This record gives sequence, C-alpha cells and structure tokens, in this order.
Amino acid sequence: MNTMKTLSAKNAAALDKDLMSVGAFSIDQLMELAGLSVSQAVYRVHPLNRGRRILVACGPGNNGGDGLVAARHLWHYGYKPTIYYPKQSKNELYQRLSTQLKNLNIPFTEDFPAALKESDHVVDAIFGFSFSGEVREPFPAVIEALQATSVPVTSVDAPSSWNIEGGPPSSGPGSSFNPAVLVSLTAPKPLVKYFKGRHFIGGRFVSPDIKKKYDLELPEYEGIDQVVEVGVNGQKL
Ligand SMILES: NC(=O)C1=CN([C@@H]2O[C@H](COP(=O)(O)OP(=O)(O)OC[C@H]3O[C@@H](n4cnc5c(N)ncnc54)[C@H](O)[C@@H]3O)[C@@H](O)[C@H]2O)[C@@H](O)CC1
Ligand SMILES: [K+]
Repeated sequence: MNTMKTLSAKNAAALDKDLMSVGAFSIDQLMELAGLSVSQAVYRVHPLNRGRRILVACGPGNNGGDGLVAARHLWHYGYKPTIYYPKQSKNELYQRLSTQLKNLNIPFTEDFPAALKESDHVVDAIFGFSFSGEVREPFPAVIEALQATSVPVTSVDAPSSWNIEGGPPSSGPGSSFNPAVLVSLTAPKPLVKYFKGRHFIGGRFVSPDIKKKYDLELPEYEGIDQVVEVGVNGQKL
C-alpha cells in the first residue's frame, strides 16, 4: 500500500494561497513549475521514440493551465502536442499561455475523439484539487473516452472525475478510469490510495516553512529534476 502522507483538497487550496501570499510566488510562476514537472514526467514515461503525438486535454481552471504550460515544454522537447481546451478562460494568464502555443503553431482541436485516435499519449489536465460533484458538460464524453482508450494517460494532480478524497466515482463517467501515470503536484492527495500506475511528485517549490506547516513528507528531488517517481501499482519505490 502507498502509505505516503497526503494533503486534503482543503489543505491543498490553503497551501496554494500561502505560496502566493507569504511565499511571494505569482500564479504564473507556480503554474510554470507545475507544467514543467508534468512535461518531465511525460518525457520519462513516454520518450520521443514511443511516438510524438501528445493530446493535452485542458479544463477551465489552473489544472488546465498546467496542461497549457506542459504542452509548450513538450513542443520544445520535440513532441507534437495538440490541445483540447473547450472551456477557455478569459483570464489574461490563460490567454497568454494559449497565445504562446499558437505562436508555435500548436493546433487546438474541438473534436476530442478524433484527436484521441491520432495520439500516442494523453495529458489529462481537466480537473485538479478543486473538482467536486458530478462531471458537467462538455466533459462527461471526454472522461468516457479517456477510460475506454488504450492510449496511455498521464493525469495532472488527480485523475479527472475522481473525488479528491474518495477516489473514482461509484458509477458513471470515470468509475473505471485508471490513468497509467499520475503527477501529484506539491504532495499527493488522498485519492492516491486508489491509484494504480506510475506515481510521480512534482512542483518543486515548497519551502521548509510550508513543509512544516502542512506536515508534508516530500521525496528528495535529484539534481535538476522537477519530478520524483515515488511509487508504482500502490507500492512505494
Ligand atoms: N500549489 C499547487 O500545488 C499548484 C497547483 N496548481 C494546479 O491548480 C489545480 C487547482 O486549480 P483550481 O483551483 O483552479 O481548480 P481545478 O483546475 O481543479 O478545477 C476548477 C475548475 O473546474 C470546474 N469544475 C469543478 N467541478 C466540476 C465539475 N463537477 N464538472 C465540471 N467542471 C467542474 C470549476 O468550475 C473550475 O472552473 C491543482 O490541481 C494543480 O493542477 C498549479 O497550477 C499551481 C500550483
Ligand atoms: K487532472
């Protein structure tokens, strides 16, 4: 069993606020580091020779922003990302992240099933720690497609549709969704105990004070790495 200490949805949100107040980080900085971590995890599990076509599914919040950042880094590594971003935020930060991708001629698609058929790997950046309730439109069909596909999926912070504390929903979209890879940002959320697959921690921005305040148990990052692989199939590495 994975016995790592976890961070509840409520504490994850409080920690995020602390990073941006006492921590003096801007959201852009945190998102850049989160997205960079995700891109490094994808490079580890899916090196270029396994296929370059990466479909990045982005939701309406910061989890989606992490996906937009990851897509840009993946392009620079030599991948061919495609973005599915059906609920685009009007917030200036997201508009700039989208423009950065368009400046690299990275395509945006509205047809998720067709794009999935043409992909070698998927980044699930739809929902993170602020997800709650039942999946609303237009995402139920997307979650259904993710759980049915044989294309490997890397989920950012949470498998989208899973309850942050309770894991996969008991029925409906997501009830049999098991991504191959999970990148927990800052620290794992309680849902990790239901996750089977390769588990990474990313988001290398925690100070000793924050680590102490939230009683975090964080792995040692090596050298210049932005991710640490901590478990596979529920077993600690
Ligand atoms: N401190 C950290 O660890 C950091 C976390 N970041 C990311 O930020 C995420 C949290 O971001 P947010 O708080 O913006 O929230 P999320 O991106 O988790 O999701 C919120 C969005 O999803 C929508 N939503 C919620 N429940 C829904 C449902 N049932 N059906 C349809 N839509 C639903 C909300 O209306 C909102 O637009 C984290 O999971 C992580 O990916 C990074 O960007 C920055 C640093
Ligand atoms: K996600």
